[in-house]
Amino acid sequence: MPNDDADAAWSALMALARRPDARAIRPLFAADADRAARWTHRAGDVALDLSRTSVSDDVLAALLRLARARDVTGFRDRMLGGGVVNPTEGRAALHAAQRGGGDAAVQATLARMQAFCGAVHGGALCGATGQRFTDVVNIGIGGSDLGPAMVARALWTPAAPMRAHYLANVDAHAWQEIRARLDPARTLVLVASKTFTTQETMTNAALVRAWLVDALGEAGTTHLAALSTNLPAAAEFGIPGERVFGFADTVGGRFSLWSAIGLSIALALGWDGFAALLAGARSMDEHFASAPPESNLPLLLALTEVWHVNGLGYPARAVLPYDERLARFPAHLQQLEMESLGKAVALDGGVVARASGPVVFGEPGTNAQHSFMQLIHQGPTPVPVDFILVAKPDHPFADSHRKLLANGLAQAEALLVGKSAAEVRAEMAAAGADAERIAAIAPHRVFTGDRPSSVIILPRLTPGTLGQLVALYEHKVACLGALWNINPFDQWGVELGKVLAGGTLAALEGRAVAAQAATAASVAAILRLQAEG
Ligand SMILES: O=P(O)(O)OC[C@H]1O[C@H](O)[C@H](O)[C@@H](O)[C@@H]1O
Repeated sequence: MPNDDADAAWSALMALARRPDARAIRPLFAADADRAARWTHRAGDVALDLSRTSVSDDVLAALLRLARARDVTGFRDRMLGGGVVNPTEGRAALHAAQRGGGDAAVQATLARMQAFCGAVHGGALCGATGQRFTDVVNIGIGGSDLGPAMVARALWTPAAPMRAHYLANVDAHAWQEIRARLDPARTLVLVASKTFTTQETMTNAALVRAWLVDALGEAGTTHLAALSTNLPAAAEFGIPGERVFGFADTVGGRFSLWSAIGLSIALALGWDGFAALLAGARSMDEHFASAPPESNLPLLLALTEVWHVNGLGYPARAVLPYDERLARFPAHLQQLEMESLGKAVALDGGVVARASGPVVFGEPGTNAQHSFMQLIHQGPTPVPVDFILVAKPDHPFADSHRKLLANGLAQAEALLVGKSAAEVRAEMAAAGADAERIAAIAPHRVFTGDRPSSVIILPRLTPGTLGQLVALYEHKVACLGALWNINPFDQWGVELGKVLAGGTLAALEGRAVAAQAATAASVAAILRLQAEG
């Protein structure tokens, strides 16, 4: 459907982006002593500082005009109200409802999950030999792995009730590595799959079930539970109804950690931790639903991305948590953002008129500084960065933590202020370099500056603050879907490879010849190497 207002808003935005100073950030600080404060927005425990971007007052006004023209708040209200916002699959997107609002089915599932955790932790539910469960293995991939694995990695401490292990890859090296740490008699196994048909997960589930039965006999199968929307398939796999935790197909995989898919989190951290995670996310939902656009954190994060991707043509973004516990947070966002927004077809079936979801990648700081940050500082195309800092650590080593935070803030500052050729030359001269060396080396040591970053500061990493952080990014993704007129809740792009894998498997088993020439050649090369023994 033509949207003249949106076209006009896009034109106005792109006109601002064509101004020669559109990328400049330093002059915005020079012109406004209050910029850092004025561009820092808060919701609950999250402080989002957008001052180190070239979003100025007039750019923000143009972005907010676009948000109005694209009716982002209408989309938000339809999503939170249970409307069909995923039209290609004819579904609502009800992940926020899983966080324990008023929905009776959600409350019933949460109550069952809580009772199960209580029984496992209290020893009422034990393994086949009567021993208590000390370890839980979550078998799942994509959204049935990344969210729970990220949260458990972030919040687990040695005082937690159980250890959690995440088996995703069909590469059985992964299972071998995890298996070495486990005693089958004390291991609970969750088969986590929305569809209960995913090849990798079902293959791993069969391996792990065989391991349980080998060690414990048929009684070993009582260690299995299932998290799925496909109750018949879970039953067919041999998991009785009382150990199947369902959820609705209106919860997308990458948004599913809040549903039964989060059971490994609750088992590993304890129910109170999981409940606090949900409550944190709920508080971000409330902010998203009610804060005005100009102070609405998810919307502001989305609009900043539009400026970077569409206005300035930056095709990637890095996520750098300066907190080792958030090591898997970039991986979670990779799926959340790229599976949601990596689309070139608009909702009306036409071609998306402009760039959409950027490449998202990241690593914890400071490690990232010693690997890919070179490109972000001096590569030809700026890469906006999200820095995530946590003010107070949960360890007693204050000096280490100060160094960690100092590095994070220094990276953001280096990207912003840069270092001019004149500065480099003066510095080299002061250090005694001769004119010839200065001329040769100085260009290599220049930093352009004016490279954007967003800085998010949390007071502490807790279930509550992590819940807020994850929900912030989820709602940012929803806003971008509305702004770009794409469906952020489907993922048709993962299908073709899955289907073709059936044919390549037949070729590798020697049952067929691959039709595509390069695939056939690769299969032949692998079969030759395997035959050499
Ligand atoms: O939970 P499952 O049905 O096993 O799906 C696991 C994952 O695989 C799919 O291919 C999708 O790309 C993901 O969105 C999903 O999370």
